Amino acid sequence: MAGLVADDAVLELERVGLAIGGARILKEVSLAVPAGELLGVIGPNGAGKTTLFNVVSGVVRPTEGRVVLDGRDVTREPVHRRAAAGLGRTFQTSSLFPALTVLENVRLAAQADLGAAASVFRTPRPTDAATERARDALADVGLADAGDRLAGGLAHGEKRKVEIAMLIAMEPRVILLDEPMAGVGSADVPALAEVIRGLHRGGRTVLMVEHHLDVVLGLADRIAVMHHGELLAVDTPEAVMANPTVQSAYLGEGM
Ligand SMILES: Nc1ncnc2c1ncn2[C@@H]1O[C@H](COP(=O)(O)OP(=O)(O)OP(=O)(O)O)[C@@H](O)[C@H]1O
Repeated sequence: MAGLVADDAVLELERVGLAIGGARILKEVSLAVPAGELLGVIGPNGAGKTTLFNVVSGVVRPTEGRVVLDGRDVTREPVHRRAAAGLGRTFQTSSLFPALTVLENVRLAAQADLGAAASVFRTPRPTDAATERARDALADVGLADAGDRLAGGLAHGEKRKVEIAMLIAMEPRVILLDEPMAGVGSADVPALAEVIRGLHRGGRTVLMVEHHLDVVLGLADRIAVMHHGELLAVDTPEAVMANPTVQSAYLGEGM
């Protein structure tokens, strides 16, 4: 298992636990993610994968342990502070503004990072820097020509790509992808997997919860296996799939 302290770790979890009522949702999860790694997070339904992402991104505060981002303890920091510190996340449901164009959506993300937060009353004036970042990010996900389309009219797989472009435009240190393939038609899965591979090739650190095992095993450097709130194993895809404890955890539960 990964050690508690790694010199090149951009994200570390140290004995993270979460108890809600009498239930222990996460139990002593320790993990160090080195810069540039793509870590797949798998496990049966209810294993605690989304909760783990919630703890990392600050949506939920753990009852035990520490979350360390770039060497800084962020355990008590709220979501927006962690985002500002370089933590980017997609959710299982779409977070796009459907009535805005693709470029406008991505530009808002760039502007947020560049310090011009949108308000309910006023959309900040687009700057050249934000527009350039948004165009670059759209090119990165293969949607350079889609900038003028309305986000609401996109196919599901395209929406996922735009969400990833929004993350890229915010230049995060660590990216959390929560089931990026959810709801995406099987014909669109390979193209989306390529976009995620591209994120990784660009040197970004990515954690990805994904039920499509073939996809995650094909993309990840290492796989973390969750089961009943515990981290069963963290290893290469081959070693994890050959691990008897992992195999028995999945038996009868489905993947
Ligand atoms: N706020 C909460 N209060 C009580 N129980 C919770 C809460 N949040 C999560 N749980 C429970 O914690 C467990 C882990 O849930 P979580 O959604 O993290 O699992 P998961 O591995 O992401 O599952 P799935 O693959 O189905 O999305 C589940 O049993 C869930 O019911």
